[in-house]
Amino acid sequence: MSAREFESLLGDRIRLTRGFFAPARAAELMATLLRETPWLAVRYENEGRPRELPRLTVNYGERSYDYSGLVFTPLPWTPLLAELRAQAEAQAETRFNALIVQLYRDGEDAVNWHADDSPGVGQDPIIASLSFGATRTFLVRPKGGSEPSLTLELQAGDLLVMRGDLQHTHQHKVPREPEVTGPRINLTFRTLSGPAPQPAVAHASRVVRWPDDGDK
Ligand SMILES: O=C(O)CCC(=O)C(=O)O
Ligand SMILES: [Fe+2]
Repeated sequence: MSAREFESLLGDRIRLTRGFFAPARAAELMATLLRETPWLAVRYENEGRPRELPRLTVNYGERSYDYSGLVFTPLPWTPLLAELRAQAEAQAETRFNALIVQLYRDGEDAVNWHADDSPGVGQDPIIASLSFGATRTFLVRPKGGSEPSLTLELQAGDLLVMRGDLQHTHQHKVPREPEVTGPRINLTFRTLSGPAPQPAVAHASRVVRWPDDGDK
């Protein structure tokens, strides 16, 4: 299967396929994922203080995964997520065995500067990211730099693939955008190998029906 047309950025280490899913399909996937995902609010402690990740997160796949210093136990693939994985694999030209599904409930939810460089993802990971729902800004900056070198507006149906040594040289971020009122779902597919991570930080998570009981 040949890859769909994409925009090549940062020395071909980011490939952006706009409209990988057509608007109607992207909207349908947003609604289904919003409804069917058992959203988790992740609580953890930082220097003795209780914290909660500013987004809802669920892991799928065959292996536990450490992320932001937390270790997540994955759920088994659903038929829909396995189908999306196959489509992402065809475009990224690799195989994936892990998925993080994240819900940014509105523009107050975000992910801070980081690189996807957990030991489990290997030396030069290929990571495929699918976006649904509200358009959000995705920033990339060189490690050690403060100014973004790339600013993308990720729209519903877009597929972004990171590859090569990008996770060693750069960090990325989805900033808070208080003016955004709608939810966004992001799926990142990864390939994990090596020993399973051990929990580093004690945490307790809770399942959230969103938006039904988001405040409880
Ligand atoms: O939501 C996004 O577009 C990026 C998410 C991300 O960077 C991650 O899950 O590691
Ligand atoms: Fe990331």
